[in-house]
Amino acid sequence: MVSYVKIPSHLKPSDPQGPDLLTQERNLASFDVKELTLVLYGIKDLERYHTILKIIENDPVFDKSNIYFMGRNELFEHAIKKEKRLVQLIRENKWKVEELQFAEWFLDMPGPFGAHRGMFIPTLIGQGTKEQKEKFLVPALNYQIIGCYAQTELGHGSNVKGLETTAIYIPETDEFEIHSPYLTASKWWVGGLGKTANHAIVMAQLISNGKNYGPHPFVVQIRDMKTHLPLPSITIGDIGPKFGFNSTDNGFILFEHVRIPRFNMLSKFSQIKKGTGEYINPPNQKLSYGTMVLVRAIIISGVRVTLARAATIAIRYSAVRRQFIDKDEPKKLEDGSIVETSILDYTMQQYRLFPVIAQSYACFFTAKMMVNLYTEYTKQSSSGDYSLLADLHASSSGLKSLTTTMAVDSIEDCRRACGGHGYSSFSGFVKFYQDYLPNTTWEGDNYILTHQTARYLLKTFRQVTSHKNPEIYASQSNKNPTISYILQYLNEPNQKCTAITPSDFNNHEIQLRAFKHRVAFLIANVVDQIDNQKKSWNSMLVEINRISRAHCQYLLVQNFITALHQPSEDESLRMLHNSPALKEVMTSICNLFVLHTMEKDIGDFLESEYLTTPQARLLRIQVYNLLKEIRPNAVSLVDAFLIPDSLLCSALGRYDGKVYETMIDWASKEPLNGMTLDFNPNNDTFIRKAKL
Ligand SMILES: CCCCCCCCCC/C=C\CCCCCCCC(=O)SCCNC(=O)CCNC(=O)[C@H](O)C(C)(C)COP(=O)(O)OP(=O)(O)OC[C@H]1O[C@@H](n2cnc3c(N)ncnc32)[C@H](O)[C@@H]1OP(=O)(O)O
Ligand SMILES: Cc1cc2nc3c(=O)[nH]c(=O)nc-3n(C[C@H](O)[C@H](O)[C@H](O)COP(=O)(O)OP(=O)(O)OC[C@H]3O[C@@H](n4cnc5c(N)ncnc54)[C@H](O)[C@@H]3O)c2cc1C
Repeated sequence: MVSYVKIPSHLKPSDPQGPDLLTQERNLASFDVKELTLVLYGIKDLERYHTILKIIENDPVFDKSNIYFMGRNELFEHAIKKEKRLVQLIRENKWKVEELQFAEWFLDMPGPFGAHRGMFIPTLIGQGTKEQKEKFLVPALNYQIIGCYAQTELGHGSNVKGLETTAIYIPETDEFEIHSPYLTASKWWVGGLGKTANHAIVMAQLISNGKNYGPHPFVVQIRDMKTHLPLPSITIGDIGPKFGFNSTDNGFILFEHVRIPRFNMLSKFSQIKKGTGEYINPPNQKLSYGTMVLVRAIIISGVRVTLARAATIAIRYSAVRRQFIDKDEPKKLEDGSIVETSILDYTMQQYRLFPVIAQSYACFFTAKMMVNLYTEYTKQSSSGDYSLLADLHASSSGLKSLTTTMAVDSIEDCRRACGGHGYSSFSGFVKFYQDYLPNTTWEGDNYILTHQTARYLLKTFRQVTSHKNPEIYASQSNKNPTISYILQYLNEPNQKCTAITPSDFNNHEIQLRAFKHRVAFLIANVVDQIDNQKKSWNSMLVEINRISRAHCQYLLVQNFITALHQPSEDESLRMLHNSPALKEVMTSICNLFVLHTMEKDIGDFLESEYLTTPQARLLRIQVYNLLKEIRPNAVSLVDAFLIPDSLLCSALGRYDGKVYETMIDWASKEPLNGMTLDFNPNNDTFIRKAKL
């Protein structure tokens, strides 16, 4: 890239230790960073990581040096080139999903094929019959057809049952007629639809013999395979500029009595019989919502690296950035000279940032739980057993909501912790935040999803309490955390915390009991208000949100603590258990996650009277103690995430700490610096001409 401004060469570094600050931080670590990285990735994935990163970083098509200067059209063109090159690489290197996921992560460029890979293909895999897979999945996997997932409409997104697009079965021709009766039935927001896709999975109300069977998925060809023009009776467009995600063509589509063969209704679970139009029921009514469950689980798995990325930038920058001389504890160099304090040494900065590191590690262990649960469900459902679906739906909904909300809040906290430079695109936060933000809305608005989790919790509570002998459920409490804490609460509703010193709060048993008691207390309270005081669902929505949040926080806490203590077959966990240094630092991080989470929601713990006010003060002191304990390891803890500079795309968070040099280098490349843009105050005109 061209530099438009020549930087003077006389400048000396103002900070004599500047370049070495991160090295000094790294020397403080109490553990082996490479060992922790291995725990996070596992041997196989770490090899994959390096192989894929090398390919991506060396490919000129993926060069991101201009990325912060691109407008919408350039971004979209860049994304198209990226997609095409990615497909070539997939073919050349025979990449599978595992490799592709690394490539997509490193590329960090939401593109028009995202919904094809993330929604269209998984829906065909999950809901298509063998014949349908042959017809649609095989060409989709080969990129001969490009698909999107058209569910949301202009008028309805959250309320899937309220969708207005219809698919009416026509027995005479053995076809469905896809139709958008109202403007509000226009499919809207659909990723890849605006300019790219030639096929769509359309969620539409299935109507046969005049009866509505609810939303079902249909494969519809939407553009001509040669001309790429919309097919007759189909209107398509891009929905326009957005808060972020502008490298993707989110689109709208309207259908005017479009006919498709009966074959195109995805029929693994429910079918329409030829001629008679008879509806064959699915084994579970909600199986047509299956893609949403999968993608929610994938989103939860992705949160840990999102938090890791935000924390890496903010922690490294805070170590390099110095501001003010601390009057009580001035920082002295070896030669006795006094220098300004690194902002990472300010306790307020630690209090804002270290919990983000802890959240990332917490999400790592819960992602493992989510993957295990999803795998178990897939195994069972392949033999017709869908009994895990309710659990899976409840935990994936609530955790998607809690963890993505946590992620967007933390990205913004980290950005602000970088002061003014955090507001520059060069911080690496701006596009990152904009592109990540829809995770709180898509695949279910984060507030709506908590209703689903709460429904499940209330139902379980009622089931257990209405039984004459609730202990009958004890055998399930090992596998089902909800039953476990409900039983504990019923046995001892007035349980009290036994901590008498700050360090007592490091006791994992005390921590678990606190979270179990709090969530059961909150659920019992909501059940009482709805069942006995006859409160409406709507009037309880704030409490509904609270119990989903409390339950999912408990899951995060429980998964972290279990990972530290329980013997496991899992390769990563075994490495962790075998290294006392790693176990020690992970225990501090776990304690910080648990106690900081408690402190933030202290009202719940006080209200349930598990904690007293003096204990709340002790807890806060222990949070401060943990910040001090973690401080020497802060930079190494984020280094262990191994987020490459090419992904961070940040002047502030780069591994070598050369913040200021990069800021001015990137600023010199701002195209505005290549123009003369003068304002002539005498006649109120702007004069703009290219410099060269
Ligand atoms: C080889 C190549 C592979 C490549 C792979 C690459 C991988 C790449 C990864 C990419 C990852 C991510 C990409 C992300 C791209 C995302 C783009 C965004 C796309 C979208 O946003 S699509 C649109 C999403 N829309 C929504 O999520 C809508 C949200 N609304 C709903 O889900 C529902 O309307 C609802 C809120 C759940 C309510 O539903 P409904 O009114 O029908 O149900 P009730 O509340 O009355 O409940 C009835 C009953 O049903 C249970 N239930 C509800 N939903 C489900 C479900 N999904 N599963 C199971 N059970 C469900 C509910 O609990 C009730 O049960 P009960 O009666 O209480 O027992
Ligand atoms: C970048 C992006 C990409 C997307 N890609 C796709 C795609 O590829 N395919 C696709 O089909 N969709 C896609 N979507 C759409 C997305 O899935 C929906 O926007 C999302 O499900 C939310 O639905 P909604 O917009 O109807 O929100 P609404 O339901 O209108 O929500 C608005 C507000 O009302 C509140 N609210 C609504 N109902 C209730 C209630 N019952 N109780 C309490 N509060 C309530 C919500 O909490 C929210 O705050 C995408 C969206 C974005 C932003």
